[in-house]
Amino acid sequence: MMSKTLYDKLWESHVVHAEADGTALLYIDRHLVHEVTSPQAFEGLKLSGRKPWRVSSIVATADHNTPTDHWEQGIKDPISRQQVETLDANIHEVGALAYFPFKDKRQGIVHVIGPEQGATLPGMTVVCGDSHTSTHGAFACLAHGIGTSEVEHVLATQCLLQKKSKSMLVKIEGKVGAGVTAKDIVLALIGKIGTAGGTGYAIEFGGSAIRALTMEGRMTVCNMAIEAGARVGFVAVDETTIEYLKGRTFSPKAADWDKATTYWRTLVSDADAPFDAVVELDASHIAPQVTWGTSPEMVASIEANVPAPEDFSDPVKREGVARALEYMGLVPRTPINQIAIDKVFIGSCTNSRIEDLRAAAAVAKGRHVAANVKLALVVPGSGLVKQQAEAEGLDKIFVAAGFEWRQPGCSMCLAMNDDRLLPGERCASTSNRNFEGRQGNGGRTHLLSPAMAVAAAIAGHFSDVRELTI
Ligand SMILES: CC(C)[C@H](C(=O)O)[C@@H](O)C(=O)O
Ligand code: SF4
Repeated sequence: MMSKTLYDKLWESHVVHAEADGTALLYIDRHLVHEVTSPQAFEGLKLSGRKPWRVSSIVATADHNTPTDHWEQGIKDPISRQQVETLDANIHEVGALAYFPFKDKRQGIVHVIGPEQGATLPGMTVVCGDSHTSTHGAFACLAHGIGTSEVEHVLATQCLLQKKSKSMLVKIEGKVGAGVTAKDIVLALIGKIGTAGGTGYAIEFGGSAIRALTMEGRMTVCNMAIEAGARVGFVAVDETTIEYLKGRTFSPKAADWDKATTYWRTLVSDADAPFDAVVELDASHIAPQVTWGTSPEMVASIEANVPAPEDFSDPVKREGVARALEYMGLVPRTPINQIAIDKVFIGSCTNSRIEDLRAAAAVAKGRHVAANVKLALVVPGSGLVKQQAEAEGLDKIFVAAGFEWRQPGCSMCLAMNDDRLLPGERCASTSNRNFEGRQGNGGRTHLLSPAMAVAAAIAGHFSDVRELTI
C-alpha cells in the first residue's frame, strides 16, 4: 500500500466526487459562521428557495463587530449592529448545532470557540467564511477559509469545490529557549519562507518543537499558515490533541469516545509519506520576533535592527521595504528594542487563549505599563477564556499593571469595532496581520507574542522578554 500524508488521508476521506482535472467536491463536516461573511449567503439561499443541507454542522457566533466594553449600551455603530442582528435572525430562522450570540457567556472569536467547545474534532473538514480557519488544522482537520459565495454553496450542498494542493512538511526540530513561543516559531518561519512561501501548498507542521507545543500553541502556528500563503495548515494527532478534547461539550462521549480516539490516532502521515517540499527550522535558533513592516514576512529578532532598503538586492523587494518603512515611520538601522509604542493589543484568534493570557500575566505580574503607552488592552478570545482567566486571578494582575480587561471579540485585530488605532499610532499587537490600516487608518502594527507584548507595554518600547525575571 502506498504511504500517505495526513493531507492525503483527510482529503480522500471527504471526496464526494472528483473530476479528471483534480477538481473535487469535498464533504464538509463543520461549518463555522460569523456575522461578516454570512448575511449574503443566507440571503442567496433564501432567494433560491433552499434550506441548509445539514443544520447540525453549523456553529455560529458574533465576533468581528461586537464591542469589547459597555455591553449594556449594545452596538453603537449601525452597520455593525445590523450585521450582528442579521446573524441573529438567520440563525433563529434556520437553526444550528450551537449559537453563541452577542453577550452569551460563551460568545467569542469563532476560531477560539470551535475547539473550546469540542466542535472542531480530528479528521473533520472545517470551513468558515474567514481566512484564519486554518487555525482548526491544529486538530488534524482539513480547515479551509472560504468566501461568501462558498459559504452559500456549503449551506446549500454541504460540499466545497476544491483542487488538491501540493504538500509541504514544515519540520521544526529542537527546543525553543525560555521566552520563545509558538508565535515566534511561526513568525520566524514566515520570515524564512515569505508570505508566498506556502502558496499552492497544504502545510503539515511537524518535528519535536511542534510536538512539544500545547494545543493553544499549535493553534497559533496553524492560524498563521494562511499568512505564509498556504490554503491549509495542520498538525498530526497525538496524545496532546486527545487530552485537550476530553470532556468538551461536543466531544464524543463513552463508547463513541473510544471509537473516535482509535480513528484519530490514525491521523498522522505515514513514516515514509512523500511530500512535495520540506522546510526545516532549528527551534533552538529562534529568538523572540517582532515585525517591523507591513507584511508578516517583514520580521526580525528583537536583537536585530530595522533593515535598510539597500539590504535587499531584488529591486521590487527594495521598493517594498522603502514603502513599508515610510508607512511605519521607521528609520533604517534603528535597533528594534528602541522603537517606542503607543498602544498594546493582546488578543485575536492568534493569541487570546488561556495559555496566552497566562504567559502575558506572568510578565505583567508586579510590573506596570509605561507612561508613554496610552492604551493597553487584554481581550480574551471567548467568554469562557475570560471566565477561566478570572478564576485564576489573571484579570487582577492585568488591571493592577495598568491594562484594560475587556469582553471577548476580534477587537483591535481589525478596525471593524470601536477598538482601533488613530493615524500614526504604533501598536504592539499579538494578532496576525500588519498591513496598512489593518488596526485603523494610518495605524502601525507590529506583530509579536503575548509575553513580548507585555514586555513592550512595560518598557514603553520593544524589549527582550528574556531579560526580565519571570
Ligand atoms: C472579516 C473576515 C472576512 C476576515 C478574514 O477573512 O480573515 C477577518 O477575519 C480578517 O482577519 O481579516
Ligand atoms: S481575531 Fe482577527 S484574524 Fe481572527 S477572525 Fe477576528 S479579525 Fe480575523
